[in-house]
This record gives sequence, structure tokens and C-alpha cells, in this order.
Amino acid sequence: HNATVAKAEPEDQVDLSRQHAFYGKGGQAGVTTTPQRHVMYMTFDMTSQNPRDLQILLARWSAAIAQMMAGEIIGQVEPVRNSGIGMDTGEALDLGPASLTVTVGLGPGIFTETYGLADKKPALMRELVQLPSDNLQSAFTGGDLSLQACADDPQVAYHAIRNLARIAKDTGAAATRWSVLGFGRASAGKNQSTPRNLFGFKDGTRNLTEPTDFKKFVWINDGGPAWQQQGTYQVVRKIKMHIENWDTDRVSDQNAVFGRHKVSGAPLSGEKEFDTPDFHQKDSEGAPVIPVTSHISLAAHENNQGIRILRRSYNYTDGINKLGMLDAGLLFISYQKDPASFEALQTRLGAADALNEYISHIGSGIFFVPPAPPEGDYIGSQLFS
Ligand SMILES: C=CC1=C(C)c2cc3[nH]c(cc4nc(cc5[nH]c(cc1n2)c(C)c5CCC(=O)O)C(CCC(=O)O)=C4C)c(C)c3C=C
Ligand SMILES: [Fe+2]
Repeated sequence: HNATVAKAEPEDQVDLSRQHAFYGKGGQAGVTTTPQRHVMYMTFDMTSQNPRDLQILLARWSAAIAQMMAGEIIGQVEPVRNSGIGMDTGEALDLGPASLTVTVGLGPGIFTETYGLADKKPALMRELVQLPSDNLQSAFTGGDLSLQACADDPQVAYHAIRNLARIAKDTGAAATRWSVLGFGRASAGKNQSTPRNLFGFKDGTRNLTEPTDFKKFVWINDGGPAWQQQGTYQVVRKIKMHIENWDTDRVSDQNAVFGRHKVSGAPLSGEKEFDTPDFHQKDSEGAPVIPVTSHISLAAHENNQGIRILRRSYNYTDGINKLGMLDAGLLFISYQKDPASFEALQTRLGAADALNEYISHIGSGIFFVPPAPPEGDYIGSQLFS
């Protein structure tokens, strides 16, 4: 079963010398970018009430991200002065750019009077509504700022976040809130083979991959304030997966939970992974072949007034819990031009998904992702003019 590896597309091969552009005209890198293999995700709380500190932080973050995405250090690792402290912590030296992208998000707490930004709040920015089956813990929820660092080498992603957290502390602007280190991209981009989540199922088969769909469902182009155009909303959910329970379940039942076959990824109504699911197909007893409570039946755009979102999730593990059980799951990240799209899907999933027996939404966040800055500028600069 090594066939997929042997005939991998270039998008599937790791080339650690590959790099992405930070500056540009469209949206930030790391949203519609072909998913890299690893993520280090972190949110921050503002520790300063001064808008100047926020501005300086966004400017310093932007400059540092641009350098790191190019595979450069962000300052001396070994200072010339004998007693000097290093600027760059050094652990990514010689590792290459590794397709690093760092995507910056602004949380609801940024668009407030505290920073003189209440009137700059993007039209659809707000806290997510409470959703059915939510089991959110404050230790994995919220944040004023988010950083999603993705790379094909986990150390490159970690180095980026570590150095950006250092800058946040250094400026006195923000402090770390929660973070997740994720692996094994659980989503697929164009020409990428579909990876598997920790339940062993192919995840990302019917994800968005076409520029026309990105335009329609992901990037904001509503004719509103110029600085928000080509922005998007990031929703993040830390979803624990009850692995031991799942592993004792019959595979036929697992297939019914997702509405797909485990090995091939084909919908239960078809034979091949990319066959379009037929939600009307009935078995000999007249029951839908793809159960109505299956994950794909509840999430598919055909059954949700055409709603679609871009998923960019990663598997994660936090080791084992106090009972010695595997503590792992999915760092679900989605991008959409309207956070209500996520809410609409999760309202249905949270209420009826057969998968709910095996998962628990324990963390959550929502962030506005401003467009990429042009060369020489920084993310969110237009907030301060
Ligand atoms: C609210 C949005 C979604 C959450 C939360 C979510 C959690 C979640 N999903 C899987 C595994 C799979 N999801 C699949 C498809 C799928 N999931 C969503 C949305 C959410 N999933 C959508 C919109 C879709 C596409 C539905 C369709 O159009 O058919 C699949 C099938 C393969 C695929 O198309 O990607 C799997 C497998 C897990 C394990 C999980 C939480 C832990
Ligand atoms: Fe899903």
C-alpha cells in the first residue's frame, strides 16, 4: 500500500528549500497555501492597554515572519559582544525555509475602545455563539491574537512561534494563552493526496481547493473597508478524540459514523474516494446508504444550503491523561468569509453527528485574518491610520 507515496505529486513531496512569500496583494499565506505537514498554533492575550504597543507588536511580528519565511534568522544567534544575548534563538539554523507560513489573526478583544479600534471592527467579527455539545475549557479557549505557523519541519514551525512569543513578551504587548503542536496535516490541498486523521479515515476529500471556491467562500470581497478585503475569518477548535473507545468499535460502524469507507475513503454510496456522495441512495430496506446522522451527511453543502468552508486541520497529541489514556485529537482550523458558516455546520453536527460519541470540543477561538501587507508594510497597519 505504498502506491500513493511512490506516485506522489510534487505538492506531496517535502522540499525543505521551498519558501512562500509573506508580502503580497491578496490574503495572508497559510490559508489557501497547500497544507504543510506540521503546525504550531498559539494564541495570546494582550497585556498592554496601549494601542502603540499593539501597533509595535504587529510591526515587529510582520518583519520577523517575513525573515523566517525566507529561511533567514531574525537577528544574531551569537552576538559579537561577549556578554550579549542572542536575538534569534538559533534552533532553525540550517533547516531551510521548509515552506514556513505564519498567519496572524486578530481576536474580538482587539476591536474595542481599549485600543481605539471599536469602529474598525470587521462587520462579522464577534464571539462564536455557544454550540451544541460544546465542552470548552478556558485553558484552550479564546485569545486576542493568534499565530498559526505551518511548515514541513516541526522545528521550523516551533522556532517561529517561540521567537514571536519572545517578541510579544519583549514589547510588553502580549502574553501566551494556549497552544497546540499538530502533525500529519488532516486536510488536503490541490494535487495533494488525502491524509488521515487519528481515527484512520481520509480527511479532506471534499475540501475546497479551487481559486473560484476560495473567492466564493473564503476571501472577503464585500466592498467594505479596503483593509478588510482579501481578509478572512479563522475558526479554531481543539477537538479531543476518544481514541480507545473508537478503537474498540467495529469498522462497519466506524464507516457508518463518517458515511465513508475507512480504507478507500469512498462514500458508502460509491466505490472511489472522489465519487460524489449520493445522499438519496437507499438500501434494500429503504434506509439511506449514507446514514442521515453520519458526519458527511450532516456537513455536506448539498444538505446545508450550499454552505462550504475551507478546512486546514492537524492531528495533535498531548501525551496521555491521568488515567493513562491517549490524550489526542484534531486541531480543527477553518477559514470562511462569514463565521456564521462554521456555526451553521457545527449547530447541526453538535446536535446529531454520530461522531459526537467519540469526540469532544474542548477549545475554541475566532480571529479576523487581515490581508497580507504589501512589501515594507505590516499586518493590520491600516487599523492605526
Ligand atoms: C463544523 C465543521 C466541522 C467540524 C467541527 C468537523 C470535525 C471533524 N471532522 C472529522 C473528520 C472528517 N470530516 C469529513 C468531512 C467534512 N467535515 C466537515 C466539517 C467539520 N468537521 C465538512 C464540511 C466536511 C465535508 C463534507 C462533505 O462535503 O462531504 C470527513 C470526510 C472526508 C472529507 O471530505 O474531508 C472526515 C473523515 C473529524 C475526525 C472531526 C473532529 C474531530
Ligand atoms: Fe469533518
